[in-house]
Amino acid sequence: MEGAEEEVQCPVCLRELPGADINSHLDRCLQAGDAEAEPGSSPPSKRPRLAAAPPGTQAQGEPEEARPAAASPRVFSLFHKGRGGGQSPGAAGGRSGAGREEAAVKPEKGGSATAAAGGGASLAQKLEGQPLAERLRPDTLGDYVGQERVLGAQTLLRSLLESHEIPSLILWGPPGCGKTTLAHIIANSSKKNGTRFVTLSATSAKTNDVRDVISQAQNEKRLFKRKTILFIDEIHRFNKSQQDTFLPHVECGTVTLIGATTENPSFQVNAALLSRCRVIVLEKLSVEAMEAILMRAVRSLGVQVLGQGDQHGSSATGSSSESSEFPVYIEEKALNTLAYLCDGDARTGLNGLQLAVQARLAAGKTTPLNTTKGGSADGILITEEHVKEGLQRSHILYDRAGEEHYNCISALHKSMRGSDENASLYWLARMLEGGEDPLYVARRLVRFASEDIGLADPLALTQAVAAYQGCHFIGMPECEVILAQCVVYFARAPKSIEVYRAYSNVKECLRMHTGPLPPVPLHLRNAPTRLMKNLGYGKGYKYNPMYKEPVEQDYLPEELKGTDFFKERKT
Ligand SMILES: Nc1ncnc2c1ncn2[C@@H]1O[C@H](COP(=O)(O)OP(=O)(O)OP(=O)(O)O)[C@@H](O)[C@H]1O
Ligand SMILES: [Zn+2]
Repeated sequence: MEGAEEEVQCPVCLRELPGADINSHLDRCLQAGDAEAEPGSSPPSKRPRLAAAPPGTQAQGEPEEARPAAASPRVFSLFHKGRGGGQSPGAAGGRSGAGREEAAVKPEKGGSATAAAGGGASLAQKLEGQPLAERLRPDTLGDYVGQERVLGAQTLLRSLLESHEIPSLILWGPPGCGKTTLAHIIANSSKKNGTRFVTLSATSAKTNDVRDVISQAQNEKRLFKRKTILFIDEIHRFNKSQQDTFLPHVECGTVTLIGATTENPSFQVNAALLSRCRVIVLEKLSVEAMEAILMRAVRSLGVQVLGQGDQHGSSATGSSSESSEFPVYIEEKALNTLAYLCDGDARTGLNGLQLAVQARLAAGKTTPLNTTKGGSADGILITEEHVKEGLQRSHILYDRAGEEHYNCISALHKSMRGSDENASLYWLARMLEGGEDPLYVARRLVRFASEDIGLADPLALTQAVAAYQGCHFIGMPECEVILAQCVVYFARAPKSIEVYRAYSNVKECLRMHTGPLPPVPLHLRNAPTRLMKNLGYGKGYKYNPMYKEPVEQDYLPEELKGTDFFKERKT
């Protein structure tokens, strides 16, 4: 027997406790829960608060050994939990790891970006700790840039948000377009009526974690009539059976689900689940939207923007970088370039900005700058080049729309053609690591299969199409190995341009033809009507299967008789 003291389960955090302790525990437990609903009023704590912690995790002030696996608190977190900083800016771009779902409301934040940057801190200090992108994550729809199509004035989502009626949602959009941010905003707006907000990352959470969240939500609903919103990042990573775990609970309203995915949900998300959620399609942020986000960041850092062409400060906020030794300037052009290069991914853009500024501060080189009054002053200047360097250093720079994109795909094509499997893999990785769309590469492989391998290995085309579909099904990063396999297959395959060249010859022949094109020989024409027959259509045609011997018959127009497109042309 376990002894006289019976264990009971706390209805809030689901921990098993001795019956005698339950009342005092419950007081603490509820307090922690309330505190979490009102982040400003609670003392800052690095520890996950009770409601944020997985069942079985200790409450504050309880014995250390009550805490199970150290890893589990990373799986769960509430949005209003301090991140605790410490993430290096270099890691900021990473989309893996349990840290990212622990997105937090900035503790020091007073609502606006400028306040978030912290008044007196030096620029270098402002850039330490939490990545800029995280720190500038908007809390309100007012600061949320772009996405007017789904969030504009007359939209359904907007009115639902304003009436605090949050339906289950799937937010679908490319990386860094604001899916997580939108979930934060929803969380903030529904905090007022006591709704709990729990977040899980599909990359690290297990089915059991999901069950725990659900049973806790059931308790909260039953005992305290509190609603729970469950945010699941990268929901496409959950397998179908994990997705099924939610289904009845989304349906009966125990939890409101907000899922985020970069993959087309109609392929990746369980159809039954999908039918219970509204799918919100977020778009890649436009260059203009990116510029607005970057401008806000620059302002919050107290960096001044130098207008195009002229070399003077465009804003009068000369004191904003008071704590740095020298004022920091950024060329307007550098901002434009950054907005363009980050390809609608705000995280990439903000990281790039952060790295560029940090690198310039570290270098400490000043440039004499002309000020508005014609005088000159020393300042640290960030140019377009610095921004590009910043992106490159973090391996982000890969100009998906520009030259790099074409250079790399061309290098890949030529390496495969040259049967250099090493180089082929290198160029593939350059593109994928740079964020290239895997389907773009896959499409090129399909072309290569026919253009360069052709009938030397007709299976190559099958491989390429299969690779394309495989990539389509599973997306990055898992699909990278599919492409790698196909690329190496192609590098090693025998090559033949026979068909490709012959077809080019035919096209060339057509292009060079002057005058009307030769008619289709009568004997090759079909004669479905009597009139056509009378006109001589089909006359003299020899139906091959009727002949034992090879048939002598012309299939080319008279004037092309004897032309062999497969013979190499000298042009
Ligand atoms: N629409 C937006 N308005 C303002 N800032 C934005 C917007 N979208 C993204 N950001 C900024 O970019 C950062 C990253 O965005 P967020 O985490 O919302 O992207 P995501 O779409 O969830 O990307 P991922 O698919 O990579 O998780 C945010 O912290 C925020 O600073
Ligand atoms: Zn409890």
